Amino acid sequence: MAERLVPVISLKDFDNRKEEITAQLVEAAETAGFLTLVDHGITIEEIEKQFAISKTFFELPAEVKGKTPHSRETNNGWEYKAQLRASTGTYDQKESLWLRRGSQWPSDVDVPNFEEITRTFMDKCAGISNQVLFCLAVALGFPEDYFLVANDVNKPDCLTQLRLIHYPASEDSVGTWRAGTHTDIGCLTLLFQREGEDGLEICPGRESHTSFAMGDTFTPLPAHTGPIVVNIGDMLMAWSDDRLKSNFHRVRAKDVGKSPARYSIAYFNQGRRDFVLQGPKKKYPPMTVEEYFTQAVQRNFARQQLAVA
Ligand SMILES: O=C(O)CCC(=O)C(=O)O
Ligand SMILES: [Fe+2]
Repeated sequence: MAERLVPVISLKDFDNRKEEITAQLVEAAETAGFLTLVDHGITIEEIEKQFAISKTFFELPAEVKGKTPHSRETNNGWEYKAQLRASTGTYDQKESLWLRRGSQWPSDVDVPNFEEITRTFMDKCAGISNQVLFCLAVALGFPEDYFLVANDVNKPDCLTQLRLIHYPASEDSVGTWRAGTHTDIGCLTLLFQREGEDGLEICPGRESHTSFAMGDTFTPLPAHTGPIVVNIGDMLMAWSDDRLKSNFHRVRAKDVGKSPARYSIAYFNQGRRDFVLQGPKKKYPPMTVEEYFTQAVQRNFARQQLAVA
């Protein structure tokens, strides 16, 4: 079922297969808004290495993890069960570490080689993101490098982040969510999962990036080490005049019985703060990425009020 909904797309021999890959990516982006990438160039060993370093970090005592505390202003740093969801009115049952290239990083004293390994991993994620973004720009009628410039991680105003996530083992989780239903508000997300740590569910069928109506058919997407789950975020939905779909998803634990811990890693391409965003058909007025985020957060905040009312 999930395999039919979320196509597996190979990036093998990218330079010679760009047109074929573009057609596959666009088909998936216009429907499920989710796809799975294989032959992307990051090895299982490299992915496991990044998960291992993530686990080492999360196993540290809270006071050590708290040396890089989450800041509301920058959205970087470590948070513990602090994310309140508009959709559920409850806090996600997880902890996470948000990192930006220029942000404060855990020290090598606390987690040996954390920074070196993680920066290498982020660079690989940027390379894969650029391949996907190249194809989507061409398909939308933008210049080939349009989204690459808009998401250039070498520019100081780039908002792209890596998020290491840990959902602790739990029991009888009815009434709580590991990650409540949401869409990603950035541009394009790469998600890494580990074999056997299921829980991700997706719900296609959204018509506009400003709507909050979610359908009721969620499809589980089994976790595998290796393939990368890629999804469109609200920013890219807006940037494509709602042609590419940013769809709802969530992470659940078992209502009854034990759920093992789950680790995931998300790489969020979030654009450059000062880049001006507008779709080719100009469905929405032009705005900078910063203005877009301000509006998106305000919309979510209004929903938050509704959710807890
Ligand atoms: O952990 C996951 O699989 C999903 C994470 C997610 O959707 C997010 O952080 O936006
Ligand atoms: Fe998400």
